[in-house]
Amino acid sequence: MRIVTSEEMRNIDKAAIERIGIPALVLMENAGRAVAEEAMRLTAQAHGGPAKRWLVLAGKGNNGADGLVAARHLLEAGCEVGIAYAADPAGFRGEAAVQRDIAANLGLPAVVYAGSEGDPIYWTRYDGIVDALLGTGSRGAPAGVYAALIREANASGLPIVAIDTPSGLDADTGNLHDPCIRAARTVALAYAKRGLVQYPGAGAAGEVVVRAIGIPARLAEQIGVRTFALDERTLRERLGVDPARAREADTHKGTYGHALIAAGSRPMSGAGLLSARAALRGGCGLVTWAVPDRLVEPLAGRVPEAMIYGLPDEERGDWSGVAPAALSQLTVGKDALVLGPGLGRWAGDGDWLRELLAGLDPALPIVLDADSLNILADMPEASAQLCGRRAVLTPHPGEMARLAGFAVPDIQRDRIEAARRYATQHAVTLVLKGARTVVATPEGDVYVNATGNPGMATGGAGDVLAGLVGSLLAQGRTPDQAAAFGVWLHGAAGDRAAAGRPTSSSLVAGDIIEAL
Ligand SMILES: NC(=O)C1=CN([C@@H]2O[C@H](COP(=O)(O)OP(=O)(O)OC[C@H]3O[C@@H](n4cnc5c(N)ncnc54)[C@H](OP(=O)(O)O)[C@@H]3O)[C@@H](O)[C@H]2O)[C@@H](O)CC1
Ligand SMILES: Nc1ncnc2c1ncn2[C@@H]1O[C@H](COP(=O)(O)OP(=O)(O)O)[C@@H](O)[C@H]1O
Ligand SMILES: [K+]
Repeated sequence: MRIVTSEEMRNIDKAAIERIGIPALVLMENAGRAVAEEAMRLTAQAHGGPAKRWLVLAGKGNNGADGLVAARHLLEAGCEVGIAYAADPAGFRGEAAVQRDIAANLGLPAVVYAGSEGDPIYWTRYDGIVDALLGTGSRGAPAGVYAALIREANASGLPIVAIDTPSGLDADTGNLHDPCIRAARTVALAYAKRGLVQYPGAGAAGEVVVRAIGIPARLAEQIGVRTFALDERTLRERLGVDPARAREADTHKGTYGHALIAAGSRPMSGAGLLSARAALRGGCGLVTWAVPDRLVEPLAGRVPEAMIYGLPDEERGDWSGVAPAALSQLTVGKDALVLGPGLGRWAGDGDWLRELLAGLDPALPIVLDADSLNILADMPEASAQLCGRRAVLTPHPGEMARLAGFAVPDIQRDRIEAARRYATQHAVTLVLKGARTVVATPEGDVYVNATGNPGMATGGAGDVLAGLVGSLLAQGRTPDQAAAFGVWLHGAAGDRAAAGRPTSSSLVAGDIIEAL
Protein backbone atom coordinates (compact mmCIF):
# COMPACT_ATOMS: atom_id res chain seq x y z
CA MET A 1 0.00 0.00 0.00
CA ARG A 2 1.43 3.33 -1.08
CA ILE A 3 1.34 6.43 1.12
CA VAL A 4 0.89 9.81 -0.57
CA THR A 5 1.39 13.53 -0.09
CA SER A 6 -1.41 15.99 -0.81
CA GLU A 7 0.20 16.94 -4.08
CA GLU A 8 0.59 13.32 -5.15
CA MET A 9 -3.07 12.75 -4.28
CA ARG A 10 -4.12 15.75 -6.35
CA ASN A 11 -2.14 14.42 -9.31
CA ILE A 12 -3.71 10.98 -8.91
CA ASP A 13 -7.23 12.49 -8.69
CA LYS A 14 -6.48 14.56 -11.77
CA ALA A 15 -5.27 11.53 -13.72
CA ALA A 16 -8.32 9.48 -12.71
CA ILE A 17 -10.73 12.24 -13.66
CA GLU A 18 -9.09 13.79 -16.73
CA ARG A 19 -6.99 11.01 -18.22
CA ILE A 20 -9.12 7.98 -17.39
CA GLY A 21 -12.42 9.84 -17.46
CA ILE A 22 -13.91 8.76 -14.14
CA PRO A 23 -16.27 11.60 -13.15
CA ALA A 24 -15.28 13.43 -9.96
CA LEU A 25 -18.85 12.94 -8.70
CA VAL A 26 -18.41 9.16 -8.96
CA LEU A 27 -15.27 9.25 -6.82
CA MET A 28 -17.04 11.51 -4.37
CA GLU A 29 -20.05 9.20 -4.17
CA ASN A 30 -17.79 6.26 -3.39
CA ALA A 31 -15.95 8.36 -0.81
CA GLY A 32 -19.07 9.55 0.98
CA ARG A 33 -20.61 6.08 1.03
CA ALA A 34 -17.43 4.58 2.49
CA VAL A 35 -17.35 7.27 5.16
CA ALA A 36 -20.98 6.62 6.15
CA GLU A 37 -20.22 2.89 6.43
CA GLU A 38 -17.13 3.47 8.54
CA ALA A 39 -18.97 5.95 10.76
CA MET A 40 -21.72 3.47 11.52
CA ARG A 41 -19.22 0.66 12.04
CA LEU A 42 -17.24 2.74 14.52
CA THR A 43 -20.16 3.58 16.75
CA ALA A 44 -21.63 0.09 16.40
CA GLN A 45 -18.39 -1.19 17.93
CA ALA A 46 -18.33 1.47 20.63
CA HIS A 47 -22.00 1.52 21.69
CA GLY A 48 -23.33 -1.84 20.59
CA GLY A 49 -25.40 -0.25 17.84
CA PRO A 50 -24.94 2.42 15.16
CA ALA A 51 -25.20 6.02 16.34
CA LYS A 52 -28.54 7.40 15.27
CA ARG A 53 -27.75 11.10 15.29
CA TRP A 54 -24.84 12.49 13.29
CA LEU A 55 -23.60 16.01 12.80
CA VAL A 56 -21.58 16.59 9.63
CA LEU A 57 -19.18 19.55 9.77
CA ALA A 58 -18.76 20.63 6.15
CA GLY A 59 -16.10 22.93 4.70
CA LYS A 60 -16.42 24.62 1.37
CA GLY A 61 -14.10 22.36 -0.65
CA ASN A 62 -14.34 18.78 -1.87
CA ASN A 63 -13.73 17.42 1.61
CA GLY A 64 -16.95 19.15 2.67
CA ALA A 65 -18.65 17.77 -0.43
CA ASP A 66 -17.61 14.24 0.60
CA GLY A 67 -19.23 14.99 3.95
CA LEU A 68 -22.50 15.96 2.27
CA VAL A 69 -22.52 12.63 0.40
CA ALA A 70 -21.86 10.83 3.69
CA ALA A 71 -24.75 12.74 5.28
CA ARG A 72 -27.06 11.48 2.54
CA HIS A 73 -25.96 7.86 3.02
CA LEU A 74 -26.32 8.12 6.79
CA LEU A 75 -29.86 9.43 6.27
CA GLU A 76 -30.64 6.50 3.97
CA ALA A 77 -29.36 4.13 6.65
CA GLY A 78 -31.96 5.49 9.05
CA CYS A 79 -29.91 8.03 10.97
CA GLU A 80 -30.88 11.55 11.93
CA VAL A 81 -28.37 13.87 10.28
CA GLY A 82 -27.60 17.55 10.65
CA ILE A 83 -25.12 19.65 8.69
CA ALA A 84 -23.09 22.55 10.05
CA TYR A 85 -21.49 24.55 7.26
CA ALA A 86 -18.23 26.32 8.01
CA ALA A 87 -18.80 28.70 5.10
CA ASP A 88 -21.88 30.08 3.39
CA PRO A 89 -22.95 27.28 1.01
CA ALA A 90 -24.27 29.93 -1.38
CA GLY A 91 -20.61 30.46 -2.37
CA PHE A 92 -19.84 26.76 -3.07
CA ARG A 93 -18.59 25.82 -6.53
CA GLY A 94 -18.30 22.70 -8.66
CA GLU A 95 -19.05 19.34 -7.03
CA ALA A 96 -19.53 20.98 -3.63
CA ALA A 97 -22.38 23.06 -5.05
CA VAL A 98 -23.93 19.92 -6.56
CA GLN A 99 -23.84 18.12 -3.21
CA ARG A 100 -25.15 21.21 -1.38
CA ASP A 101 -28.20 21.25 -3.69
CA ILE A 102 -28.83 17.51 -3.29
CA ALA A 103 -28.65 17.82 0.50
CA ALA A 104 -31.05 20.78 0.41
CA ASN A 105 -33.48 18.98 -1.94
CA LEU A 106 -33.52 16.02 0.44
CA GLY A 107 -34.42 18.40 3.25
CA LEU A 108 -31.32 17.66 5.34
CA PRO A 109 -31.35 20.21 8.16
CA ALA A 110 -28.39 22.57 7.88
CA VAL A 111 -27.03 25.59 9.68
CA VAL A 112 -24.30 27.97 8.63
CA TYR A 113 -22.10 28.31 11.68
CA ALA A 114 -21.09 31.88 12.32
CA GLY A 115 -18.90 31.46 15.37
CA SER A 116 -19.67 32.82 18.82
CA GLU A 117 -21.77 35.64 17.30
CA GLY A 118 -24.22 33.29 15.60
CA ASP A 119 -26.52 30.51 16.78
CA PRO A 120 -24.81 27.90 18.95
CA ILE A 121 -24.54 24.23 17.99
CA TYR A 122 -26.26 21.94 20.49
CA TRP A 123 -23.69 19.16 20.49
CA THR A 124 -25.58 17.05 23.03
CA ARG A 125 -28.25 16.42 20.39
CA TYR A 126 -25.81 14.17 18.50
CA ASP A 127 -24.11 10.82 19.01
CA GLY A 128 -21.25 11.30 16.57
CA ILE A 129 -19.51 13.83 14.33
CA VAL A 130 -18.25 13.59 10.76
CA ASP A 131 -15.32 15.94 10.21
CA ALA A 132 -15.55 17.10 6.61
CA LEU A 133 -14.02 20.54 7.17
CA LEU A 134 -10.60 20.28 5.55
CA GLY A 135 -8.82 17.61 3.54
CA THR A 136 -5.83 17.59 1.26
CA GLY A 137 -6.55 21.16 0.09
CA SER A 138 -5.94 22.55 3.58
CA ARG A 139 -3.22 25.20 3.97
CA GLY A 140 -1.77 26.25 7.30
CA ALA A 141 -3.68 26.44 10.57
CA PRO A 142 -7.48 26.28 10.37
CA ALA A 143 -8.79 29.83 10.31
CA GLY A 144 -11.88 31.57 11.74
CA VAL A 145 -15.04 29.49 11.88
CA TYR A 146 -13.13 26.32 10.93
CA ALA A 147 -10.97 26.68 14.04
CA ALA A 148 -13.98 27.37 16.28
CA LEU A 149 -15.81 24.28 15.00
CA ILE A 150 -12.75 22.07 15.52
CA ARG A 151 -12.33 23.27 19.10
CA GLU A 152 -15.99 22.75 19.92
CA ALA A 153 -16.09 19.33 18.26
CA ASN A 154 -13.08 18.17 20.27
CA ALA A 155 -14.58 19.53 23.46
CA SER A 156 -17.94 17.80 22.80
CA GLY A 157 -16.51 14.40 23.73
CA LEU A 158 -18.42 12.82 20.82
CA PRO A 159 -16.67 10.23 18.60
CA ILE A 160 -15.34 11.92 15.47
CA VAL A 161 -14.91 10.27 12.10
CA ALA A 162 -12.54 12.34 9.96
CA ILE A 163 -12.78 12.28 6.19
CA ASP A 164 -9.39 11.77 4.55
CA THR A 165 -7.43 13.66 7.23
CA PRO A 166 -8.36 15.14 10.62
CA SER A 167 -8.92 18.84 9.89
CA GLY A 168 -5.92 20.81 11.12
CA LEU A 169 -3.41 18.05 10.32
CA ASP A 170 -0.50 18.74 8.00
CA ALA A 171 -1.21 15.80 5.69
CA ASP A 172 2.35 15.75 4.34
CA THR A 173 4.30 15.55 7.59
CA GLY A 174 2.03 14.56 10.46
CA ASN A 175 2.49 17.87 12.27
CA LEU A 176 -0.58 19.29 13.96
CA HIS A 177 -1.79 22.82 13.55
CA ASP A 178 -3.67 24.47 16.35
CA PRO A 179 -6.44 23.42 16.52
CA CYS A 180 -6.63 19.95 15.03
CA ILE A 181 -9.46 17.43 15.10
CA ARG A 182 -8.90 14.47 17.43
CA ALA A 183 -10.55 11.66 15.52
CA ALA A 184 -11.53 8.20 16.69
CA ARG A 185 -11.26 6.98 13.11
CA THR A 186 -9.98 8.53 9.89
CA VAL A 187 -11.28 7.23 6.59
CA ALA A 188 -8.40 7.81 4.16
CA LEU A 189 -9.67 7.97 0.61
CA ALA A 190 -7.84 5.80 -1.93
CA TYR A 191 -4.46 6.04 -0.13
CA ALA A 192 -3.18 6.82 3.35
CA LYS A 193 -1.69 10.31 3.50
CA ARG A 194 1.79 10.64 5.00
CA GLY A 195 0.52 12.70 7.92
CA LEU A 196 -1.66 9.78 9.06
CA VAL A 197 1.29 7.41 9.51
CA GLN A 198 3.73 9.69 11.34
CA TYR A 199 3.35 11.11 14.83
CA PRO A 200 1.83 13.29 16.15
CA GLY A 201 -0.61 13.04 13.22
CA ALA A 202 -1.07 9.29 13.70
CA GLY A 203 -2.32 10.05 17.20
CA ALA A 204 -4.84 12.64 16.02
CA ALA A 205 -6.11 10.33 13.26
CA GLY A 206 -7.14 7.49 15.58
CA GLU A 207 -7.70 4.24 13.71
CA VAL A 208 -6.86 4.78 10.03
CA VAL A 209 -9.00 2.91 7.53
CA VAL A 210 -8.05 3.20 3.85
CA ARG A 211 -11.06 2.84 1.54
CA ALA A 212 -11.01 2.46 -2.23
CA ILE A 213 -13.07 5.05 -4.10
CA GLY A 214 -12.66 3.81 -7.67
CA ILE A 215 -9.23 5.23 -8.42
CA PRO A 216 -7.19 2.64 -10.38
CA ALA A 217 -4.40 1.33 -8.13
CA ARG A 218 -1.73 1.64 -10.80
CA LEU A 219 -1.99 5.45 -10.93
CA ALA A 220 0.08 5.91 -7.78
CA GLU A 221 2.91 3.92 -9.30
CA GLN A 222 2.57 5.80 -12.56
CA ILE A 223 2.93 9.20 -10.95
CA GLY A 224 5.96 7.97 -9.01
CA VAL A 225 4.76 7.56 -5.42
CA ARG A 226 7.68 5.94 -3.57
CA THR A 227 6.49 5.78 0.02
CA PHE A 228 4.99 2.51 1.26
CA ALA A 229 3.38 1.03 4.34
CA LEU A 230 5.73 -1.66 5.66
CA ASP A 231 3.47 -4.66 6.05
CA GLU A 232 3.50 -8.32 5.04
CA ARG A 233 2.22 -7.54 1.57
CA THR A 234 4.90 -4.91 0.94
CA LEU A 235 7.55 -7.29 2.25
CA ARG A 236 6.41 -9.97 -0.17
CA GLU A 237 5.49 -7.96 -3.22
CA ARG A 238 8.03 -5.13 -3.19
CA LEU A 239 10.92 -6.40 -1.16
CA GLY A 240 10.85 -10.06 -2.11
CA VAL A 241 10.78 -11.22 1.52
CA ASP A 242 8.44 -14.03 2.54
CA PRO A 243 7.99 -13.57 6.30
CA ALA A 244 6.59 -17.10 6.62
CA ARG A 245 9.35 -18.85 4.69
CA ALA A 246 10.38 -22.12 6.34
CA ARG A 247 13.91 -23.48 6.26
CA GLU A 248 14.83 -26.13 3.73
CA ALA A 249 15.38 -29.51 5.36
CA ASP A 250 18.76 -30.15 3.79
CA THR A 251 20.65 -27.27 5.39
CA HIS A 252 23.22 -26.75 8.10
CA LYS A 253 24.54 -23.83 10.15
CA GLY A 254 26.86 -22.83 7.32
CA THR A 255 23.80 -22.21 5.16
CA TYR A 256 22.64 -19.35 7.36
CA GLY A 257 25.68 -17.14 7.52
CA HIS A 258 28.09 -15.93 10.16
CA ALA A 259 27.55 -12.55 11.81
CA LEU A 260 30.31 -10.66 13.60
CA ILE A 261 29.04 -8.39 16.35
CA ALA A 262 31.64 -5.80 17.41
CA ALA A 263 29.89 -4.30 20.38
CA GLY A 264 30.17 -3.63 24.08
CA SER A 265 32.75 -2.05 26.32
CA ARG A 266 33.26 -2.07 30.07
CA PRO A 267 30.41 0.26 31.05
CA MET A 268 28.12 -0.97 28.26
CA SER A 269 28.78 -4.67 27.85
CA GLY A 270 25.04 -5.34 27.91
CA ALA A 271 24.65 -3.62 24.53
CA GLY A 272 26.87 -6.24 22.92
CA LEU A 273 25.15 -9.01 24.82
CA LEU A 274 21.75 -7.94 23.49
CA SER A 275 23.00 -7.54 19.90
CA ALA A 276 24.67 -10.94 19.92
CA ARG A 277 21.63 -12.69 21.35
CA ALA A 278 19.31 -10.92 18.92
CA ALA A 279 21.55 -11.97 16.03
CA LEU A 280 21.21 -15.61 17.13
CA ARG A 281 17.43 -15.36 17.46
CA GLY A 282 17.40 -13.64 14.06
CA GLY A 283 18.39 -16.98 12.63
CA CYS A 284 21.98 -16.71 11.41
CA GLY A 285 23.99 -19.90 11.64
CA LEU A 286 26.92 -18.56 13.64
CA VAL A 287 27.59 -15.48 15.73
CA THR A 288 30.99 -14.24 16.79
CA TRP A 289 30.91 -11.55 19.42
CA ALA A 290 34.06 -9.42 19.38
CA VAL A 291 34.92 -7.43 22.51
CA PRO A 292 37.99 -5.70 23.94
CA ASP A 293 40.18 -8.44 25.40
CA ARG A 294 39.72 -7.51 29.05
CA LEU A 295 35.99 -8.18 28.79
CA VAL A 296 36.28 -11.76 27.64
CA GLU A 297 36.63 -13.21 31.10
CA PRO A 298 33.64 -11.48 32.73
CA LEU A 299 31.45 -12.08 29.66
CA ALA A 300 32.47 -15.64 28.84
CA GLY A 301 29.46 -17.94 28.87
CA ARG A 302 26.88 -15.14 28.97
CA VAL A 303 25.78 -16.03 25.44
CA PRO A 304 26.73 -19.69 25.27
CA GLU A 305 25.61 -20.08 21.65
CA ALA A 306 27.93 -17.32 20.41
CA MET A 307 31.70 -17.45 20.05
CA ILE A 308 33.29 -14.66 22.05
CA TYR A 309 36.52 -13.22 20.71
CA GLY A 310 38.79 -10.84 22.59
CA LEU A 311 40.66 -8.23 20.58
CA PRO A 312 43.92 -6.91 22.12
CA ASP A 313 42.92 -3.69 23.92
CA GLU A 314 46.10 -2.50 25.67
CA GLU A 315 44.41 -3.67 28.88
CA ARG A 316 41.83 -0.89 28.74
CA GLY A 317 38.59 -2.84 28.48
CA ASP A 318 37.31 -0.50 25.79
CA TRP A 319 37.68 -0.02 22.06
CA SER A 320 40.20 2.83 22.27
CA GLY A 321 42.96 0.26 22.65
CA VAL A 322 41.78 -2.04 19.85
CA ALA A 323 43.60 -1.72 16.53
CA PRO A 324 41.20 -1.26 13.60
CA ALA A 325 43.31 -3.74 11.63
CA ALA A 326 42.68 -6.42 14.26
CA LEU A 327 38.93 -6.01 13.86
CA SER A 328 39.05 -5.90 10.05
CA GLN A 329 41.19 -9.05 10.12
CA LEU A 330 38.49 -10.76 12.21
CA THR A 331 35.83 -9.95 9.59
CA VAL A 332 37.50 -12.28 7.10
CA GLY A 333 35.15 -15.19 6.50
CA LYS A 334 32.21 -13.43 8.15
CA ASP A 335 29.04 -12.56 6.24
CA ALA A 336 28.09 -9.33 8.04
CA LEU A 337 29.48 -6.92 10.63
CA VAL A 338 27.47 -5.06 13.27
CA LEU A 339 29.43 -2.16 14.71
CA GLY A 340 28.39 0.30 17.33
CA PRO A 341 26.25 -0.80 20.27
CA GLY A 342 28.19 -0.04 23.44
CA LEU A 343 31.23 1.04 21.41
CA GLY A 344 31.87 4.26 23.34
CA ARG A 345 33.76 7.34 22.18
CA TRP A 346 37.44 8.21 22.61
CA ALA A 347 40.03 10.68 21.30
CA GLY A 348 40.94 9.71 17.76
CA ASP A 349 37.85 7.54 17.18
CA GLY A 350 37.28 9.24 13.82
CA ASP A 351 40.61 8.08 12.47
CA TRP A 352 39.88 4.67 13.96
CA LEU A 353 36.61 4.34 12.05
CA ARG A 354 38.15 5.65 8.84
CA GLU A 355 40.94 3.10 9.05
CA LEU A 356 38.53 0.30 9.88
CA LEU A 357 36.23 1.08 6.93
CA ALA A 358 39.23 1.32 4.60
CA GLY A 359 40.41 -2.11 5.75
CA LEU A 360 37.10 -3.94 5.28
CA ASP A 361 36.28 -6.04 2.24
CA PRO A 362 34.06 -3.71 0.17
CA ALA A 363 31.61 -6.58 -0.29
CA LEU A 364 31.08 -7.12 3.46
CA PRO A 365 27.61 -5.90 4.51
CA ILE A 366 27.69 -3.74 7.66
CA VAL A 367 25.28 -2.32 10.21
CA LEU A 368 26.34 0.93 11.84
CA ASP A 369 24.49 1.78 15.05
CA ALA A 370 24.80 3.95 18.13
CA ASP A 371 28.30 5.36 18.75
CA SER A 372 29.60 4.33 15.33
CA LEU A 373 27.01 6.78 13.97
CA ASN A 374 28.11 9.49 16.38
CA ILE A 375 31.70 9.00 15.27
CA LEU A 376 30.58 9.18 11.66
CA ALA A 377 28.66 12.39 12.35
CA ASP A 378 31.86 14.05 13.56
CA MET A 379 33.73 13.18 10.38
CA PRO A 380 31.32 13.58 7.46
CA GLU A 381 34.08 12.80 4.96
CA ALA A 382 34.07 9.20 6.26
CA SER A 383 30.50 8.81 5.12
CA ALA A 384 31.88 8.92 1.58
CA GLN A 385 33.55 5.60 2.43
CA LEU A 386 30.10 4.11 2.87
CA CYS A 387 28.91 5.10 -0.60
CA GLY A 388 28.40 2.03 -2.71
CA ARG A 389 28.95 -0.47 0.07
CA ARG A 390 26.19 -2.58 1.51
CA ALA A 391 25.51 -0.54 4.64
CA VAL A 392 22.52 -0.15 6.95
CA LEU A 393 22.58 2.81 9.34
CA THR A 394 20.15 2.64 12.28
CA PRO A 395 20.01 6.06 13.98
CA HIS A 396 17.44 7.18 16.51
CA PRO A 397 16.35 10.81 16.01
CA GLY A 398 19.22 12.18 18.13
CA GLU A 399 21.82 10.27 16.13
CA MET A 400 20.04 11.19 12.90
CA ALA A 401 20.16 14.88 13.82
CA ARG A 402 23.91 14.66 14.42
CA LEU A 403 24.45 12.74 11.19
CA ALA A 404 22.43 15.15 9.08
CA GLY A 405 23.64 18.29 10.84
CA PHE A 406 20.18 19.40 11.96
CA ALA A 407 18.38 19.70 15.29
CA VAL A 408 16.12 16.85 16.45
CA PRO A 409 12.87 18.83 15.87
CA ASP A 410 13.98 19.46 12.26
CA ILE A 411 14.33 15.70 11.75
CA GLN A 412 11.07 14.84 13.50
CA ARG A 413 9.15 17.51 11.59
CA ASP A 414 9.41 15.42 8.42
CA ARG A 415 10.94 12.04 9.20
CA ILE A 416 10.12 10.54 5.83
CA GLU A 417 11.96 13.20 3.84
CA ALA A 418 14.83 13.42 6.36
CA ALA A 419 15.46 9.69 5.99
CA ARG A 420 15.02 9.69 2.23
CA ARG A 421 17.39 12.63 1.77
CA TYR A 422 20.19 11.04 3.77
CA ALA A 423 19.81 7.59 2.21
CA THR A 424 19.86 8.88 -1.36
CA GLN A 425 22.66 11.41 -0.80
CA HIS A 426 24.93 8.86 0.88
CA ALA A 427 23.81 5.76 -1.04
CA VAL A 428 23.06 3.76 2.13
CA THR A 429 19.99 2.10 3.62
CA LEU A 430 18.84 4.20 6.53
CA VAL A 431 16.56 3.22 9.42
CA LEU A 432 15.22 6.25 11.29
CA LYS A 433 13.98 4.68 14.52
CA GLY A 434 11.15 5.70 16.84
CA ALA A 435 7.39 5.24 16.82
CA ARG A 436 6.60 4.43 13.14
CA THR A 437 10.19 3.73 12.15
CA VAL A 438 11.07 4.85 8.63
CA VAL A 439 13.32 2.77 6.34
CA ALA A 440 14.82 4.63 3.35
CA THR A 441 16.74 3.03 0.50
CA PRO A 442 19.57 4.47 -1.61
CA GLU A 443 17.14 4.57 -4.57
CA GLY A 444 14.71 6.78 -2.63
CA ASP A 445 12.02 4.30 -1.66
CA VAL A 446 10.69 4.76 1.86
CA TYR A 447 8.89 2.18 4.02
CA VAL A 448 6.93 3.25 7.10
CA ASN A 449 6.58 0.59 9.79
CA ALA A 450 3.50 0.22 11.98
CA THR A 451 4.59 -2.61 14.29
CA GLY A 452 5.97 -1.85 17.74
CA ASN A 453 4.71 -0.08 20.83
CA PRO A 454 5.83 2.43 23.46
CA GLY A 455 6.93 -0.41 25.74
CA MET A 456 9.93 -0.60 23.42
CA ALA A 457 11.11 2.81 24.55
CA THR A 458 13.56 1.06 26.87
CA GLY A 459 17.34 0.85 26.97
CA GLY A 460 18.77 -1.79 24.67
CA ALA A 461 15.82 -2.11 22.28
CA GLY A 462 17.98 -0.51 19.58
CA ASP A 463 20.85 -2.91 20.24
CA VAL A 464 18.42 -5.75 19.61
CA LEU A 465 17.46 -4.24 16.27
CA ALA A 466 21.08 -3.81 15.19
CA GLY A 467 21.85 -7.45 15.96
CA LEU A 468 18.74 -8.61 14.17
CA VAL A 469 19.47 -6.62 11.01
CA GLY A 470 23.05 -7.90 11.04
CA SER A 471 21.74 -11.45 11.35
CA LEU A 472 19.49 -11.01 8.32
CA LEU A 473 22.37 -9.52 6.32
CA ALA A 474 24.53 -12.51 7.25
CA GLN A 475 21.78 -14.77 5.91
CA GLY A 476 22.13 -13.14 2.52
CA ARG A 477 19.36 -10.55 2.65
CA THR A 478 20.09 -7.31 0.81
CA PRO A 479 20.49 -4.19 2.98
CA ASP A 480 16.99 -3.00 2.02
CA GLN A 481 15.46 -6.40 2.81
CA ALA A 482 17.39 -6.79 6.06
CA ALA A 483 16.51 -3.29 7.25
CA ALA A 484 12.81 -3.46 6.38
CA PHE A 485 12.27 -7.05 7.48
CA GLY A 486 14.33 -6.49 10.61
CA VAL A 487 12.36 -3.39 11.60
CA TRP A 488 9.06 -5.15 10.99
CA LEU A 489 10.09 -8.30 12.91
CA HIS A 490 11.53 -6.25 15.78
CA GLY A 491 8.26 -4.31 16.20
CA ALA A 492 6.13 -7.45 15.89
CA ALA A 493 8.27 -9.18 18.51
CA GLY A 494 7.90 -6.10 20.73
CA ASP A 495 4.12 -6.36 20.32
CA ARG A 496 4.10 -10.04 21.24
CA ALA A 497 6.37 -9.36 24.20
CA ALA A 498 4.18 -6.47 25.40
CA ALA A 499 1.05 -8.63 25.11
CA GLY A 500 2.68 -11.15 27.40
CA ARG A 501 3.46 -8.59 30.13
CA PRO A 502 1.03 -7.28 32.76
CA THR A 503 1.86 -3.76 31.53
CA SER A 504 3.77 -2.64 28.45
CA SER A 505 5.92 -0.40 30.67
CA SER A 506 7.50 -3.46 32.23
CA LEU A 507 8.89 -4.59 28.86
CA VAL A 508 12.69 -4.85 28.70
CA ALA A 509 14.87 -5.31 25.63
CA GLY A 510 15.59 -8.95 26.44
CA ASP A 511 11.85 -9.70 26.20
CA ILE A 512 11.92 -8.56 22.57
CA ILE A 513 14.68 -11.07 21.81
CA GLU A 514 12.74 -13.91 23.41
CA ALA A 515 9.67 -13.00 21.32
CA LEU A 516 11.59 -13.08 18.02
N1 LIG B 1 -10.29 16.03 -6.30
C1 LIG B 1 -11.24 15.11 -6.33
O1 LIG B 1 -11.83 14.90 -7.33
C2 LIG B 1 -11.62 14.37 -5.15
C3 LIG B 1 -11.36 14.89 -3.87
N2 LIG B 1 -11.80 14.29 -2.76
C4 LIG B 1 -11.87 15.02 -1.49
O2 LIG B 1 -11.48 16.32 -1.67
C5 LIG B 1 -10.55 16.72 -0.67
C6 LIG B 1 -9.69 17.82 -1.22
O3 LIG B 1 -10.58 18.82 -1.61
P1 LIG B 1 -10.11 20.30 -1.97
O4 LIG B 1 -8.92 20.23 -2.83
O5 LIG B 1 -11.29 20.96 -2.51
O6 LIG B 1 -9.68 20.89 -0.60
P2 LIG B 1 -10.33 20.81 0.89
O7 LIG B 1 -9.41 19.98 1.70
O8 LIG B 1 -11.75 20.43 0.85
O9 LIG B 1 -10.19 22.28 1.47
C7 LIG B 1 -9.94 23.34 0.65
C8 LIG B 1 -10.87 24.49 1.02
O10 LIG B 1 -10.65 24.87 2.35
C9 LIG B 1 -10.22 26.22 2.42
N3 LIG B 1 -9.07 26.25 3.31
C10 LIG B 1 -7.83 25.79 3.07
N4 LIG B 1 -7.05 25.91 4.14
C11 LIG B 1 -7.82 26.47 5.10
C12 LIG B 1 -7.57 26.85 6.43
N5 LIG B 1 -6.36 26.68 7.01
N6 LIG B 1 -8.57 27.39 7.15
C13 LIG B 1 -9.77 27.58 6.59
N7 LIG B 1 -10.05 27.25 5.31
C14 LIG B 1 -9.10 26.69 4.58
C15 LIG B 1 -9.88 26.66 1.03
O11 LIG B 1 -10.43 27.89 0.81
P3 LIG B 1 -9.55 29.12 0.23
O12 LIG B 1 -8.66 29.48 1.37
O13 LIG B 1 -8.79 28.56 -0.91
O14 LIG B 1 -10.55 30.13 -0.09
C16 LIG B 1 -10.53 25.62 0.14
O15 LIG B 1 -11.76 26.09 -0.34
C17 LIG B 1 -9.86 15.45 -0.32
O16 LIG B 1 -9.25 15.50 0.96
C18 LIG B 1 -11.00 14.47 -0.39
O17 LIG B 1 -11.74 14.52 0.83
C19 LIG B 1 -12.58 13.06 -2.88
O18 LIG B 1 -13.92 13.43 -2.94
C20 LIG B 1 -12.24 12.27 -4.09
C21 LIG B 1 -12.32 13.09 -5.32
N1 LIG C 1 6.88 4.31 21.00
C1 LIG C 1 7.48 3.38 20.24
N2 LIG C 1 6.79 2.69 19.33
C2 LIG C 1 7.40 1.76 18.55
N3 LIG C 1 8.71 1.47 18.63
C3 LIG C 1 9.46 2.13 19.51
C4 LIG C 1 8.89 3.12 20.36
N4 LIG C 1 9.87 3.62 21.13
C5 LIG C 1 11.02 2.98 20.79
N5 LIG C 1 10.76 2.07 19.82
C6 LIG C 1 11.76 1.23 19.15
O1 LIG C 1 12.71 0.73 20.08
C7 LIG C 1 14.04 0.90 19.59
C8 LIG C 1 14.80 1.89 20.50
O2 LIG C 1 16.08 2.09 19.98
P1 LIG C 1 17.11 3.13 20.59
O3 LIG C 1 16.46 4.45 20.75
O4 LIG C 1 18.35 3.03 19.79
O5 LIG C 1 17.32 2.54 22.04
P2 LIG C 1 18.64 2.03 22.76
O6 LIG C 1 19.75 2.94 22.34
O7 LIG C 1 18.34 2.16 24.21
O8 LIG C 1 18.85 0.63 22.34
C9 LIG C 1 13.91 1.38 18.17
O9 LIG C 1 13.89 0.30 17.28
C10 LIG C 1 12.58 2.09 18.19
O10 LIG C 1 11.97 2.16 16.92
K1 LIG D 1 -11.41 16.22 7.30
